[in-house]
Amino acid sequence: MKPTLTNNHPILKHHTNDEKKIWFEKYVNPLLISQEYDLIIDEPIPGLFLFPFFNENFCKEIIQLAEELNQWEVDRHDNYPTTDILLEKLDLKHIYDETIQNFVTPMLVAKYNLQGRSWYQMDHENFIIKYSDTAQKHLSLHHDNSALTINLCLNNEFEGGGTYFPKFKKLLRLDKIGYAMVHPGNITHFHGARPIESGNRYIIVSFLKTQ
Ligand SMILES: O=C(O)CCC(=O)C(=O)O
Ligand SMILES: [Fe+2]
Repeated sequence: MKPTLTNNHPILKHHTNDEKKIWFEKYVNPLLISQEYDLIIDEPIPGLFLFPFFNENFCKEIIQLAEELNQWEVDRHDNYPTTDILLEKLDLKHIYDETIQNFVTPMLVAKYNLQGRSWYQMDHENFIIKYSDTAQKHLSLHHDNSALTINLCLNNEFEGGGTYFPKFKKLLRLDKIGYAMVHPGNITHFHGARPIESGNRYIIVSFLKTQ
């Protein structure tokens, strides 16, 4: 689905194979592309991996794009709905899926010792979430409808916020733009989003689902 956007965003140039290659080199962390995971990954709580995923340009451009479209939805999920836009609406689903498949899935297979082919054929539900002190400020504690969840930090111009994992008594307040954390979705890593106190907080969440 093509959005009706006024600007010619460079982030939307990803349709031919040559454009895709340039897009990956332009926005994705080169050490993720070269599979040098063990140099860049931290594990701040057991089973949760933190890694630099995209650069700041990607994060800035996708926030601009989402705000330009400005079609935030508030009721996509029956339980624990977020204020969000699906990446298909921004014409970014395909390239984001490929980025995860090419560069993140191999890391997940290695770090979690995942077995079998199904991990390479996951569906991804990718959406950009906005929290603000004038609209949705928090997300109550929950499990995700996913095997694994990736949560990418897009900005840091806000106070409060962060993802809280009560079992580990840990607030992960990602404020490094372009860093992502990945955690198991629906059994071990119960979590919620602490309220925003000021500003807007933008993240991209991907629910990775095995078929
Ligand atoms: O805002 C966050 O850090 C968490 C978001 C989340 O848990 C979700 O979208 O399922
Ligand atoms: Fe969640």
